[in-house]
Amino acid sequence: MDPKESEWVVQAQKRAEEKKTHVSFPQLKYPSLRDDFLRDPVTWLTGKAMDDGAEGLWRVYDKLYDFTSFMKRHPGGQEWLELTQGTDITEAFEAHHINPTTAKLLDKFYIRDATSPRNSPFTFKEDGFYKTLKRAVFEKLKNIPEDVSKTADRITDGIFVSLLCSSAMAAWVKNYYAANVWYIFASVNLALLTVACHNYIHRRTNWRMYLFNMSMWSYRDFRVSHVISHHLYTNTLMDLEISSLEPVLFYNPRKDKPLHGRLGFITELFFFPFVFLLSFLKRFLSMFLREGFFKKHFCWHDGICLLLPMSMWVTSGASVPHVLCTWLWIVCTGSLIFYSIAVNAAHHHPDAIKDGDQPRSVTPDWGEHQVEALLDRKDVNANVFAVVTLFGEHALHHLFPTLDHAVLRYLHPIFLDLCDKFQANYRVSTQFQVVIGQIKETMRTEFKTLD
Ligand code: HEM
Repeated sequence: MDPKESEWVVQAQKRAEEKKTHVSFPQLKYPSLRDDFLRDPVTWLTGKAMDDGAEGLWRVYDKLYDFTSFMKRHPGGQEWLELTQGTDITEAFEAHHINPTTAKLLDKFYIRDATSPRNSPFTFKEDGFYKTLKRAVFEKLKNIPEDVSKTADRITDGIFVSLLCSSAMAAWVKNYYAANVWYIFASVNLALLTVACHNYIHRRTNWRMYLFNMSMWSYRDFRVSHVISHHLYTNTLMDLEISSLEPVLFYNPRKDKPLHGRLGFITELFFFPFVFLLSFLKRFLSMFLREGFFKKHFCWHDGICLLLPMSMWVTSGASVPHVLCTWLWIVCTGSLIFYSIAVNAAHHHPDAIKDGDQPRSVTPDWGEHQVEALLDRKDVNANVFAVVTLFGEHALHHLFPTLDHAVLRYLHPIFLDLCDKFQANYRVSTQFQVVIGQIKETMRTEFKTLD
C-alpha cells in the first residue's frame, strides 16, 4: 500500500540522506559512481555497467545478447552499440525502434539469461500505454508525407549558414556597435544551431549531428548524457544531465540540501555563460585522469569546433587574436542562450516528477513516466521553427526520439487519445508559465506527495 502523505515525506527524506536507494524507487540501489567528481559520460556508463548485470554483454529485459558481430551492420550506426556494451539497453532498444520487426532480430544474438533483476523501475507491457502508442504510431507513420522532415533540415542548414556569415561579420566590421550587433546575432545562431542539431543526434549516423560540435560540446558525449541517460531515465537518479549539474549548485532535484535550491537561481547566472567552455575543459581533464580515455573518447569530430574561428579568420581577414577573442565571446554568449532555452524547455517545473517525489507506481510504464516528467508548451508547439529551435513537441520527442521534430505534430491526435484512455498525466502549459515554474522549481525544497 502507498504510504500516506506525511509518511512519504519522512521516508523520502531518510532515503535521500542515506543514499542507499533511489528515493522515488526504493527497490533500486543508489546508482554506482553517481557522486564521482567528474560525473562525465564515461563514469556514468561505467557505473551503469556495474549495476545492470549485463556481464560485459548487452542486456534487453532479462536476457543477455552479444551484438559484437552486428555492431558494424547496425542500421542506426555502430556507435550506439559500442557505447552501451556491458549495460542494460532495454529502454534504448524500445525507444529507438518503432518497427515491431526489429525485436525479432534479438533471438539471433541470444547468449543466456541474466542472473539479477533489472536495474530500472520502468515496464513495457504489451497492453500498456507506451507499447500501444508505439503500434499506433507505426501505422500512422505510413501516411505522413516523406518531405515533411525537409522543413527541419532547411531550418538547420539556414541557421548554420547564418552562423558562418554573422560570425565572420562580427570579426570583420570595425564599428564597435555594429560588431556587437553581429556578435549577438552570431551567438543566437550558435545556440539555435546547437538545439536544432540535437534533433539529429538521436537518429542514425548523419552529417548534421556533427554540427552540434560547433558549440565546443561533443555530440558523442551528448549521446550518453542526453540520449541514453536523460531521455531514457528522465528526472531519476540515473539522469546524468541532472546529476552533472548538482555540483554547480544550480539545481538539486533531491532537495536533501535545501540551501542548494535557494542558491541555485543565483549560481545559474554565473554558470550558464561558460557551459560550452566548461564541458570542453572537462573533457580535457577527463583525458588526463582516465587511462586510455583519449584513444577511446576523442575522435576527429572533436576538432569541428575549430571550424568556426577558422572560417571567421579566412573570411574576415582579421588578426588571429581578434578572431579568437570574438569567437570566445560568441561561444560564451551562445552558451548562456542555449542553457536558458534548455532549462526552460520542459522538465524543470514543480509539476514535473523528479526523484524524491512520490510516484503513482514504483514500476511505471516507461511512456507514462516520460509524460509525467515534463510539461509541453502550446505556444512553442504551434510553430515549426520554434519546435526545432526551442526543444518543442517535448513529450512526443521523448517518446519517439528518432522521429524528426517536424513529423511529431502529425502524431498529436493518437497521442492525446491514448493519454486520455490510459489517464496519462500529460500537461500543456505556455513558455511563460514554464519559465516561472523553472524559477519556483529552483527554489523548491519539499518533496512532492501524490496529493
Ligand atoms: C543502445 C541500443 C540501440 C540504440 C540506441 C539504437 C538506435 C537506433 C537508431 C537511432 C536507429 C535509426 C532509427 C531510424 O532511423 O528510424 C536504429 C535502427 C535500427 N536498429 Fe537500432 N539501436 C540499438 C540497438 C539495436 C539492436 C540491439 C538491434 C538488433 C538486434 C537494432 C536493430 C536496428 C534495426 C533493424 C534498425 C532499422 C530499423 C528501421 O529502419 O525500421 N538496434 N537503431
